[in-house]
Amino acid sequence: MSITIGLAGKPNSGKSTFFKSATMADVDIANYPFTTISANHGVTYVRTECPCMKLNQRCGNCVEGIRFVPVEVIDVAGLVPDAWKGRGLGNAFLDELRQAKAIIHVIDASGSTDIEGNPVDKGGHDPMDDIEFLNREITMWMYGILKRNWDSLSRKIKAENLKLEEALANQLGGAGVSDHQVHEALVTSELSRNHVKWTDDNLVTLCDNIRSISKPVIVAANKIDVASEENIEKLLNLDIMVVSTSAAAEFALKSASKNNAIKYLPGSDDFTIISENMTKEQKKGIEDLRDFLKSRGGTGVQECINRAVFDLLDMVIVYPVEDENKWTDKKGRILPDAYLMKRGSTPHDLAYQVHSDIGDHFLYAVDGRTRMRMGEKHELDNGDVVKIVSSAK
Ligand SMILES: Nc1nc2c(ncn2[C@@H]2O[C@H](COP(=O)(O)OP(=O)(O)OP(=O)(O)O)[C@@H](O)[C@H]2O)c(=O)[nH]1
Repeated sequence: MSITIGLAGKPNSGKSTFFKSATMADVDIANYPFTTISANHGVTYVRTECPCMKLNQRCGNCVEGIRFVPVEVIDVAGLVPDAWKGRGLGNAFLDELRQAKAIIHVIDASGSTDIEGNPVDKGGHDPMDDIEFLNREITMWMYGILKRNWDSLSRKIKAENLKLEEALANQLGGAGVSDHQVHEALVTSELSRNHVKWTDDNLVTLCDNIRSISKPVIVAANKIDVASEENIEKLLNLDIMVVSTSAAAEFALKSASKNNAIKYLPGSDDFTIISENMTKEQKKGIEDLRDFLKSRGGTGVQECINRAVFDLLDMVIVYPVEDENKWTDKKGRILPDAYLMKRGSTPHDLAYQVHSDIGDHFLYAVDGRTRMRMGEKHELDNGDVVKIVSSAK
């Protein structure tokens, strides 16, 4: 699977409900045999329009023209204040974030739980306080890793004339940070490259920038079904990426869909009832959900996953094919594969994603829509259908 998204949140924010609803197996939307890999690792999907809508037949890999492309998601348990100092699950929590390319931070927008997740009177806690707290935990975790061996690392960089970016990224290896990200953070921090002179505050600032570059966060302002409009508005107006969600509503809809009571596609603002023998109560519950969906335009869970991938990580979905006219592979399957690629990737990068041999022997690519050759520097766009020509055997 190409990317991993971490789900973080204080206890009682609804993180597990979000995880369960996002990774609930739905045989109708994808051919993946399992969606829950282990208790806290699962597969969820990005929703997009399938390019087969431009053909006069459906590809068989989408649901009525809506394509679901898998991404991995990890439910990272144990976010508590001072996790970075080893409180609660401590580093186990943070180590799991290592693989995450982006984080969905689930917060309780209703303000009915305090910073540790203990229930308080509804609205008694300001959810804005939760947002900063995750950032600080991650920053301080990175700082802890650097600070632990700072004196010897600092001496070594000087004595062996090591490249600063490389040495810091290596030290932060456990946090899943690249040289390039450290470089960007050094530039943003405006620190002198004379690291021997850095103060602790300088190190914290650097780690804060490394965090925001390497672990971008989208906030899921959860429990909007019970949150005050004032809270929701305040959160949505923040200068960061926020999506309002009801993980509980998504879970209820997915459950009803799994039980064949309704047909619901994640990310939709409506569903169809297919079961004929629902009780009066069930019908009422289902209609309440419909009203909720209509008023909010959806539960927000799918939107949150989509925005994490498309906006936060700036990715596009592209479709390699063997036949640029029919958009099929060797076996005649239409648009069999969908790849998530970073925006700015070229056809040659896609060739490497498909197979290293194809990448090594890449000759050129053809645009499946225009049937024209794509230039070497062509930036792949969302929805591109690409025929790769290579001399690989
Ligand atoms: N009203 C409402 N309740 C929700 C929503 N999402 C979750 N809940 C409820 O909030 C409580 C906590 O949800 P969990 O998913 O267990 O929360 P968590 O953050 O995983 O908590 P821990 O497992 O303790 O880490 C449960 O009672 C859920 O049913 C929501 O969107 N709306």
